[in-house]
Amino acid sequence: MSESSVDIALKMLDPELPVPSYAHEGDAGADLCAREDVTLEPGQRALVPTGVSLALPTGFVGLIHPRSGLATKHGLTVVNAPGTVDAGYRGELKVTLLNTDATTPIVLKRGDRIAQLVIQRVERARFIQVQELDDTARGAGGFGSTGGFEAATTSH
Ligand SMILES: O=c1ccn([C@H]2C[C@H](O)[C@@H](COP(=O)(O)OP(=O)(O)OP(=O)(O)O)O2)c(=O)[nH]1
Ligand SMILES: [Mg+2]
Repeated sequence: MSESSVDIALKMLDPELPVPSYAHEGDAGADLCAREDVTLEPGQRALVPTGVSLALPTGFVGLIHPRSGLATKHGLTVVNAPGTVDAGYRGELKVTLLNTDATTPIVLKRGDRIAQLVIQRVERARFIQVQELDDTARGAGGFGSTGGFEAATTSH
């Protein structure tokens, strides 16, 4: 199966770090590495530089997602997941990591793969202000209007 791809200019601020790349054909995320060592105490967050800057074409966005293995094994997540990289941004990509573990520090070394970058096409909206919106089956129902877990039900 052939994949569609787009050329995106990328600048490495630290030439010794690996260029983001996809581990397998079909992968959506290219791993980003830490440019510096960082230790996150339990509950601590830190803004971690990746050494990568991009020139995304207009109509694209970069989304910085957590890596599932690090999340599951160590409780490492991205606070603002997915981080939004605007097409016009030319600065260094940085990742706001959070150690959600209650007891164990997370020790990251320069070059460790800390997050993954997903490139997507995006639409820009023209927001048309109106007085009334059209009716739908959902209407204003949300925030659990269709039900939830049994365990989440409070019994009185
Ligand atoms: O995880 C992230 C999120 C954002 N950015 C960069 C790229 C993005 O284009 C810029 C601004 O991000 P965002 O709009 O989310 O932050 P803001 O707090 O709204 O800042 P600004 O006022 O500069 O838009 O910061 C990152 O490097 N990593
Ligand atoms: Mg913003």
